[in-house]
Amino acid sequence: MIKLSDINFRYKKKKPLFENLNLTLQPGFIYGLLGKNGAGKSSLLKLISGLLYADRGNSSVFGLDASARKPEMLQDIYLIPEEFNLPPISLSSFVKVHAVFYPKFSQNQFNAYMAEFELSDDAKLSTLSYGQKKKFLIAFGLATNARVLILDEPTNGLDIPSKSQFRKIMAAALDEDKIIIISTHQVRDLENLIDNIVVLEKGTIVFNQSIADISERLAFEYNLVGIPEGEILYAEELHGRKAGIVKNIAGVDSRVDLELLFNGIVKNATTINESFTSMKYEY
Ligand SMILES: Nc1ncnc2c1ncn2[C@@H]1O[C@H](COP(=O)(O)OP(=O)(O)OP(=O)(O)O)[C@@H](O)[C@H]1O
Repeated sequence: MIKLSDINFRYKKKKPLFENLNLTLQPGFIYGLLGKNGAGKSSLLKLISGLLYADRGNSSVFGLDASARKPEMLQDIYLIPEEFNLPPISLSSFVKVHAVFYPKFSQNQFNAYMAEFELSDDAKLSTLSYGQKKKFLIAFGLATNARVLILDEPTNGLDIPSKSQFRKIMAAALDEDKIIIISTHQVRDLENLIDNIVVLEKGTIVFNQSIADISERLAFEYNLVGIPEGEILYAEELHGRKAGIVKNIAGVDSRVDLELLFNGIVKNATTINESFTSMKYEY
């Protein structure tokens, strides 16, 4: 479990980013972390992985204090950042140097992921495209078998076939011990992949629900004509029609449209959250 308790954090000479932030993430789930530019997603991921220290509060990963960055914790967490610099060495040398820090690293799994992404490990990292580097890091990160895998904008730079490979690989990699956190603006890339959505807005968690509960409580409509005003929680223009989020009163689970949901939360999280008020959640 990852537990952020009463986190307070500010960058030097800036106003506070997180004030008394609480968040619990459970193993066995893939979390989608969404938020507008500057909402605090990368900073939150760094606090979880011990790359930033909270001014107050505590971040623990499977019971270990993240800020202590002890080997027991570091070997169980792998963060693929949005931006990275890789050394000008071959892929196989990178693996040789870095795999030793991850006792559960599996060369066989790494080879399988590399084959899936059509990468060869005799290439030099410096000769790979950005998308290929990203795929290499995803293959390496998964093969570490770290219990916590954090991916910041993983599908940036991935071509269309690679995005579906990514979804397939991530879904297969999840097991009941793992927590996978994916932060992205490419919400469509997360469809049919994530189990939970956490939305950050200016350093505050404004939404935190499972896809199962969302699909039970909300419905996503692409033509709101005829739907009573009182049932509409959010509306926007889409291809000349009004699309939006409505209360799910049919009692049938709906298909969650992440883009509409995100837009609705950004515009009016309070109204969307009211649909969940009868449920109890620990943020
Ligand atoms: N190293 C830093 N020093 C000072 N301020 C920073 C630093 N890194 C981020 N910030 C500020 O913290 C806030 C949150 O930034 P963060 O990168 O966590 O947001 P984000 O949600 O990941 O954004 P994006 O979607 O644009 O990547 C922003 O206002 C940003 O300017």
